[in-house]
Amino acid sequence: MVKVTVCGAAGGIGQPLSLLLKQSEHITHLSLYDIVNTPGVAADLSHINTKSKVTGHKGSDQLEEAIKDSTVVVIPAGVPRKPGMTRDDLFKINAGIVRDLAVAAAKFAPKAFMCIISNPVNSTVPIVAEVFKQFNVYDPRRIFGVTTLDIVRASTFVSELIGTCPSSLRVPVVGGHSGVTILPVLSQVEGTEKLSQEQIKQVTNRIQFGGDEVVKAKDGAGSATLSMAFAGARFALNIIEAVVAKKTGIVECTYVDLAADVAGAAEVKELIGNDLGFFSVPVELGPNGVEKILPIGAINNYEKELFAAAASELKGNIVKGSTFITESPKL
Ligand SMILES: NC(=O)c1ccc[n+]([C@@H]2O[C@H](COP(=O)([O-])OP(=O)(O)OC[C@H]3O[C@@H](n4cnc5c(N)ncnc54)[C@H](O)[C@@H]3O)[C@@H](O)[C@H]2O)c1
Ligand SMILES: O=C(O)C[C@H](O)C(=O)O
Repeated sequence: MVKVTVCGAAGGIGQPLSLLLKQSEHITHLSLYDIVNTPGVAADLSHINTKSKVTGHKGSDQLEEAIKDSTVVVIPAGVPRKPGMTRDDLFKINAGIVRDLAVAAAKFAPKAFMCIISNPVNSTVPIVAEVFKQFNVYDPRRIFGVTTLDIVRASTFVSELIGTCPSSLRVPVVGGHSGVTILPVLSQVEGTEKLSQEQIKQVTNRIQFGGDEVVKAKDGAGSATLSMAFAGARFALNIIEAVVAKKTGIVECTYVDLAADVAGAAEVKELIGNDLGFFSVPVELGPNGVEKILPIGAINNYEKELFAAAASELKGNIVKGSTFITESPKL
């Protein structure tokens, strides 16, 4: 059985993400959880003639059956930004939502691969990690912050400038998932040597603040949903390819706990320092999730400045997420 549960399945991301997951022939059960509207979304998707059974679960009374024994749990639940807000402004509402979903996963699907989309990702992933630690089921190789949209955007924006095919251009984007914590490593991308330093700065800024571009354009109606569904499905399906289909050599940049006792973590810590517990890094996926953390590789002086500018915000975000659990009464 390959059960994938989407938490927040009736939302702007949740619905198109579930549609994309419904197309996978590896998934046998697509479980849709939300506090509203999942019966309708599930009925609709269930008419699509692909392999997976679709079930809808609404409200916290149905969370256990929704999440129980999931192979993969994808979490795009919570509120999105409006113009003028930072992702951190969402913490007040989303931290508690993500905590409660993590508690259910820790109890009823402790081996699930957890893909966290809800913002602020820099803090929500440490929340999930601390919840799993409290339930003694923590495996840092199985908990991922989904930063794939940053990579998708970087491929698009850089391709526009250097005239390459966006779907095959790979741009490493490391760090976190908010503004200056998003660190594109453009010096490693062939073709960017044609760009002036001014162009590099502009496209770096566009990648870092791509989310704001969408929030502004949607003018109060939310943030990126369709591009996020595309990115989230790519990430979740890559996990499934690695775990279920045992495909090797799949690499994605994703926000993980560098405490993961896997090859490569120490090398990354040498570059970024020891006090950043979580960082998005290129990860080779395998049957247990994080198989290997790949080196970030050489970065130039401009990128070193970006890394330095990211550190304090990212560290603050991580501590805020972790202490939300560790400094509250035991779950
Ligand atoms: N990681 C990324 O790159 C990225 C990209 C875009 C958006 N996001 C984030 O994803 C989240 C969702 O965005 P959206 O546009 O889909 O929002 P949305 O409001 O359209 O949908 C969110 C859904 O979550 C549901 N929900 C609320 N509380 C819940 C709970 N306790 N349990 C289960 N479901 C619950 C809502 O009912 C709603 O259906 C936001 O936090 C947004 O900032 C992250
Ligand atoms: O910008 C947002 O708030 C949503 C998301 O994190 C994004 O990058 O589009």
